[in-house]
Amino acid sequence: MDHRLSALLSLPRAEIDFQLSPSRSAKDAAGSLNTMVSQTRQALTHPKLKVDRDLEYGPRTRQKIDVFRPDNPEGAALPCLVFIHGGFWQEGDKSVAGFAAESFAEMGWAWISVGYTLTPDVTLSALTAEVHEAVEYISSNASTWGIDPRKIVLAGHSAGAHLAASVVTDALGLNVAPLIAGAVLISGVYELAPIAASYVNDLARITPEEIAALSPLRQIPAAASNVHLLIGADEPEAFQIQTQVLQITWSTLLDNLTCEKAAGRDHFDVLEELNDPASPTRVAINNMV
Ligand SMILES: N[C@@H](CC(=O)c1ccccc1NC=O)C(=O)O
Repeated sequence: MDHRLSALLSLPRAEIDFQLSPSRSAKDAAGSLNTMVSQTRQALTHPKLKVDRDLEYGPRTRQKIDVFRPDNPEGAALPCLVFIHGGFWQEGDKSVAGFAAESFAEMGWAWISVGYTLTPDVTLSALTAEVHEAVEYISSNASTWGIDPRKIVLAGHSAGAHLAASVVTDALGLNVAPLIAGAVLISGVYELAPIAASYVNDLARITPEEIAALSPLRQIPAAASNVHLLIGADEPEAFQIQTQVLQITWSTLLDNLTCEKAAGRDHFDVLEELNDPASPTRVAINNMV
């Protein structure tokens, strides 16, 4: 483990718990999340968007996706951003996860938000399998929604970025990495040991075996992957370090790795970068398809 990450393990428990509670240092976490809920609700009922809601990709109640797409009469198949929400695998749902669907529709992209079962109702391994199944389901059904299966970009925030990174490394050996054109990893966690040593594990219950098998930093990303990292400059050090170490480690393994550190952004309002057509992150996403 990189020394910057192992240093997190020797922090006092209260300090690591504080840093891994980004709502406690963000400007207005509740406000940011409320805004995302309203943006999502607005997209779900937007007159200019076609929405297929609650499509089931697996047997559990939360295994559903929402597909948003712009009106595209006889147009070419659309590129699509697939978004995995955060919440340390134990909170949140896809009601926050359509926050940039309208903005992406304006540039001719479809958007899919992914629901998944939370811990401790399932293990982190089972949760990861759900997300990999969602990627397979989206890839094989893309053309029925007018989406080009070769132009699927997978994005995730925080714990969702961990899940998206697990697709890039094919953590479960399901060969899902080739199904995506690129991955956007936002404020994620890529080494699980410091997370398992915090309050997060009261519910996430990550085992030592899962730390080894499901930490993206302990695996190899598929060589041809396009990856973009995004982090807010105002996020806690425990998140900064995760992104820094992933950037350093994967830059030697991948040809197409880019990174945006957004000034003045915290763990939650950093997602507004996806709503800004001029942000380096939006430019990187466009370059992936
Ligand atoms: N319990 C955490 C919540 C949290 O970390 C979080 C909440 C919503 C979306 C992403 C989050 N972080 C990682 O997944 C906190 O206190 O900030």
